[in-house]
Amino acid sequence: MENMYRLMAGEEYLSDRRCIWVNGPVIAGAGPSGLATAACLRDQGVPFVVVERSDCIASLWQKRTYDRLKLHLPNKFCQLPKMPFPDHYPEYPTKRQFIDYLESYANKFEIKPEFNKSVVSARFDETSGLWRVKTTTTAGEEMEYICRWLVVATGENAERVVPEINGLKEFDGEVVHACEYKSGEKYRGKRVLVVGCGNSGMEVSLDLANHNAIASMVVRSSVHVLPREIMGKSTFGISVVLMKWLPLWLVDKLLLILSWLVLGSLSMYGLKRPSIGPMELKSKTGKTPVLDIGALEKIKSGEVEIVPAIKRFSRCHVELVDGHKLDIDAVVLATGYRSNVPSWLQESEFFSKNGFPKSPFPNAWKGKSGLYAAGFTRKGLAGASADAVNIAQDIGNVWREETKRQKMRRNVGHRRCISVA
Ligand SMILES: Cc1cc2nc3c(=O)[nH]c(=O)nc-3n(C[C@H](O)[C@H](O)[C@H](O)COP(=O)(O)OP(=O)(O)OC[C@H]3O[C@@H](n4cnc5c(N)ncnc54)[C@H](O)[C@@H]3O)c2cc1C
Ligand SMILES: NC(=O)C1=CN([C@@H]2O[C@H](COP(=O)(O)OP(=O)(O)OC[C@H]3O[C@@H](n4cnc5c(N)ncnc54)[C@H](OP(=O)(O)O)[C@@H]3O)[C@@H](O)[C@H]2O)C=CC1
Ligand SMILES: O=C(O)C(=O)Cc1c[nH]c2ccccc12
Repeated sequence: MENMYRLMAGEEYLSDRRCIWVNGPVIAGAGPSGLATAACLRDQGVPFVVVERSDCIASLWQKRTYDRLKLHLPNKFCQLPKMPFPDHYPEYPTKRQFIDYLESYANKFEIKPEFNKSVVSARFDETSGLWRVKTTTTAGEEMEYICRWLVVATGENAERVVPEINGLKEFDGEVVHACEYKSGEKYRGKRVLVVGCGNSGMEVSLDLANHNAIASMVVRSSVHVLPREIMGKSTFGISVVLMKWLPLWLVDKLLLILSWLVLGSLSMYGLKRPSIGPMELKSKTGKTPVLDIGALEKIKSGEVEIVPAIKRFSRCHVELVDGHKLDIDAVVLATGYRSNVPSWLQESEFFSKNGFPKSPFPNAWKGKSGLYAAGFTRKGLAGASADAVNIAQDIGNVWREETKRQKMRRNVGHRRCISVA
């Protein structure tokens, strides 16, 4: 059914190839959230079109992550609906294994996204009650999709955040964002400043240390570091179980006690904890706690040095707020990501200015007038899967009703259906 757009003769949306009527939802983004939504729709027989700005599925995973990346939540929290990971997959699949899984997922559910098409605007046309979704290719070729439903699946991490830091433009060495960092191999023997101490900053620092680079990591405020496992059990899994029974603040207290038993106090290494607990902070602000997979050992041994906030850069060194100056050869900005929804979605009721739905989980997946959001609940892949199931169910119900009605009308009246491959 994919690539099959029914152009209903007699309706005003019949147009040339640049303007396409989609008899089902348009899904913006072919990452895990878009794929999961498409698979659940396929399962219900609802046709859809997926538009993706990149030339492959899961571009975050394929193009914007480093080599050593593994899922850091156990696999049961990361598999998408209707297709488990293969039995032989480890508890924490590698990036390659996760991408292979997503490729077979897309194949199984016959999801063939329209690649190299960036959504540049989407607005709901009140008069017709339809969404108008405009895309463009890098060559400037424009297309407009017209549909009843729009599923936003462009991700919480669509664009890199590059902060303005004094003097950074004057710095002579290489500056990359974590999304461009692949491996520490080329930094061997070099002095590298890693800016940011989230999961990216920690893992890049660890990778640099493993490649005998001299890494310093900027911690400008505070950070929660938790062990990935406590007594052989996943910390995330433990917190999911605890959250079923206990209030969030108590779960956090227990997590912090357990973490202290496993990791000890971290303040002597320059790692101060936020005043809000890790899970409460994640659900309120989206800031993910670091799940340690070895960086802490490197920090404790001094192979990764923790430094305070940056005052300014100059040609070959960086000055810190405590007055220290470090000679450095390169900078990795592990300064995070943001949603790009405000740059293209002309809507302000459901989505807020920061590109996330205004209402928190569990109401973050459905807006008005056929607008949906998949993967914006700050709950990782498990959140994306839950959204996909809800969205497909919701659209499926209406689609089946409408299709039934249309069929009845067609039997009575006179309509022609043209399929475009
Ligand atoms: C390094 C890293 C590791 C992570 N590890 C885990 C983990 O182990 N477990 C976990 O649960 N979560 C993890 N996450 C969270 C992460 O958000 C999810 O893994 C997942 O990729 C989210 O899927 P998504 O489809 O919502 O977004 P994405 O994977 O970002 O996919 C969105 C897609 O939309 C496309 N797109 C964006 N804008 C447009 C546009 N305007 N038009 C068309 N297409 C567009 C993008 O090219 C992309 O392909 C990790 C995140 C990062 C950054
Ligand atoms: N293995 C895995 O599964 C991995 C998962 N991820 C996930 O990807 C998402 C993004 O993570 P990540 O890329 O680490 O981004 P985060 O948003 O989690 O972290 C950004 C970091 O950059 C710091 N920062 C921002 N601006 C500045 C500045 N001007 N000066 C100094 N520090 C600054 C922040 O500090 P402050 O807090 O003070 O603002 C923070 O420490 C998260 O959800 C994470 O869990 C990432 C890597 C690996
Ligand atoms: O890795 C991420 O960014 C995720 O979003 C996964 C995730 C969701 N909730 C969490 C709580 C603690 C650690 C990771 C996650």
